[in-house]
Amino acid sequence: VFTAGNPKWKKTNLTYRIVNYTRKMRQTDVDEAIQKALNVWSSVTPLTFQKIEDKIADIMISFAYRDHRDNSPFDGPGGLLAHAFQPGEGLGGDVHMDEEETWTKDGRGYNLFIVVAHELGHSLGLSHSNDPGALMYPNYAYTDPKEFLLPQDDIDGIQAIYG
Ligand SMILES: O=C1CC=C(NS(=O)(=O)c2ccc(-c3ccccc3)cc2)CC1=O
Ligand SMILES: [Ca+2]
Ligand SMILES: [Zn+2]
Ligand SMILES: [Zn+2]
Repeated sequence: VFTAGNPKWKKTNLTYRIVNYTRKMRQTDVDEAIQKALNVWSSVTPLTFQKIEDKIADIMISFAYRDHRDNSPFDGPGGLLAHAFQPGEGLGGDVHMDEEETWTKDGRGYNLFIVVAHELGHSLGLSHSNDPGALMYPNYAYTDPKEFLLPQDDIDGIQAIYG
């Protein structure tokens, strides 16, 4: 879904679009979770994110079902949760969530804010961290969004790219 190499966005004013919504959450809760996840990264870099409602945004965020034509089909409940593409044209930067997961704004199922924040790390050019406390660690771990603070490992990682 995303390969090595150190791609980065050549501009700091990025656009994003929430292409569709999951039936599992209220739309305002989805908007809020995504806005909060974007703020995690914009608060420690010169990056800005402008929400657009139609046409093509740099970061297209969508909920997808099974085979959704990017050679990385989802697999139903459990297993794969989401994936993101490294910075670039077209699919580059895009974030896909598996529609069949239990997406929530709390600790049940998978917390949308945390997963989107992790995937956006990939959309911005970060790969996985081996620091178990990092947001970019490969395994999902729930943190109350109200208490979430971006770990230093992730701050170092993103500032190494967008300083
Ligand atoms: O590129 C990929 C594609 C699929 C992956 N596996 S996953 O979909 O089960 C997944 C696992 C954990 C996370 C995650 C890690 C830390 C915080 C939040 C989510 C996100 C996706 C992990 C991944 O990074
Ligand atoms: Ca799945
Ligand atoms: Zn996909
Ligand atoms: Zn990941």
